[in-house]
Amino acid sequence: DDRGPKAVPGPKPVILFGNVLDFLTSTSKFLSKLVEYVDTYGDILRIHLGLSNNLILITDYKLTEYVLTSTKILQKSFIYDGMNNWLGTGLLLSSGAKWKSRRKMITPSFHFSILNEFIKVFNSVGQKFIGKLEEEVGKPSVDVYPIVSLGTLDIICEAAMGTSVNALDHGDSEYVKSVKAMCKIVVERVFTPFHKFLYPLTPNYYTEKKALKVLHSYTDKVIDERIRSKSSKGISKSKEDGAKKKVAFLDLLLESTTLEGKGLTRAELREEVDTFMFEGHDTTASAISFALYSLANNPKVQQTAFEEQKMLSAGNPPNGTLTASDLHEMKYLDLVIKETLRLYPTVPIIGRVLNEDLEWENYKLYKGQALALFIYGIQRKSKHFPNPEKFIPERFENYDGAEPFCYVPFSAGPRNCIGQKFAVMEMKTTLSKVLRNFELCPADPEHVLQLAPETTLVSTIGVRISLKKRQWN
Ligand code: HEM
Repeated sequence: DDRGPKAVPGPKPVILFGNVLDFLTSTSKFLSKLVEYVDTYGDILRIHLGLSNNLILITDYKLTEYVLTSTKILQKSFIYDGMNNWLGTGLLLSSGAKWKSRRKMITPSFHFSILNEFIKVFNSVGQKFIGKLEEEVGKPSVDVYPIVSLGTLDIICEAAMGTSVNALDHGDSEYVKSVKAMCKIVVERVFTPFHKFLYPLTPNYYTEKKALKVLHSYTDKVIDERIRSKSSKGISKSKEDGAKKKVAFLDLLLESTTLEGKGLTRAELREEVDTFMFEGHDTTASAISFALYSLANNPKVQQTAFEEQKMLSAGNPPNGTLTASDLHEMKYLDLVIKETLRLYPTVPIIGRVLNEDLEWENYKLYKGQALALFIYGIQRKSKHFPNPEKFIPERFENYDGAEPFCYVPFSAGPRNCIGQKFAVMEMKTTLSKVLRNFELCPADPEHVLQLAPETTLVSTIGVRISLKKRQWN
């Protein structure tokens, strides 16, 4: 229904189905299909999804900048619908006045003065994680993703929620499995025709119901545990600690629930905990796993990263506690992380809804139009990143950021990632410890990633490497 002066180009829709027939395959074919669309139809294209939905897929620099910097195009689109029953209208999905007031309320709980406290947790869980990897030394092929996920779950629970769940100790987590199940369903629902009407008749509907039970009872337990330990230890004496002391995430929410009149209800509390538990562990699990894979398969990069660790650890044993200033000194590791998030953006696509009609070049787009910023495509353009498929951390060495919107792994603008600093410090601590303890090698047999946008970026066949113990001296 392009009423504009020029129709937005795109693959020809089939009656009733639109373009979803292209996506009735494994999710591991989705990214290459979308890249093929971009190569064929350009940086602004339209995809039809079933009867009623369509979205504009964007890899255009200027339009990406326009959308991300807008203070008005802040509402999320239908591509997030599959998450509604799980995350409610927590910070990721909310909009309007609710989003604004929550964002303001939660921002201080990720202030850098608190991040220093978090580093203690990154260290202690990181050390446990090293212990788990030690059990895998010498095996020809190890999928690191499940182990990393347990570690990042332990970190978010202990750092932001003040509760230990000891997922690494248990070696398995129903919660993590249910997160992965939900993330896959969310994407499959986007690319299914008639997804609103027929969904209750599909197997996914029942899988979702089961997953939601696990997810919500888990977060309920985390909240109850914190309330119990606060009341028994009297932790909530923030005034005695000095009015300026910043309070970590869950405590901040709990304290606000006691403020008369503007407190959060239990349901509102849980939707934020659900949101941060998910966003806070699944994203970093993906990023750390792909970083390990990239280091294992790029020995020169790994050697340079290791030399830096060796230099910085002079006089310290490989498992010494890392401080904020140690992390700050890890300049090369920082480049490795940047390059990992360029090639493997944890959040490969983000969505918005146009809040008003927009004339863009020769196109006219209407209020309510769903937009999808294709971050994976944006960050693999050879125009901005020569040899885009290659893992070259040095490319960020003299990166001047003159065109900041060609690299947006944490999004940008008012709805950017609130956990960015937390994520980078967590990644640095973990990767530093791994580099000091192990030499990472490619898996045998050779492992080629099967990337799939299952809400976050995953590899459908795991992220496999092998590990050797590092010899010091
Ligand atoms: C490598 C790790 C991470 C990456 C690449 C990442 C990326 C992103 C991106 C691209 C967005 C925008 C999503 C959208 O517009 O739909 C976002 C939002 C968000 N992220 Fe992250 N994230 C990471 C880690 C974290 C962590 C550790 C936390 C929490 C501790 C977190 C919490 C959030 C929240 C709550 C939002 C929604 C913010 C809002 O809408 O106001 N993220 N993240």
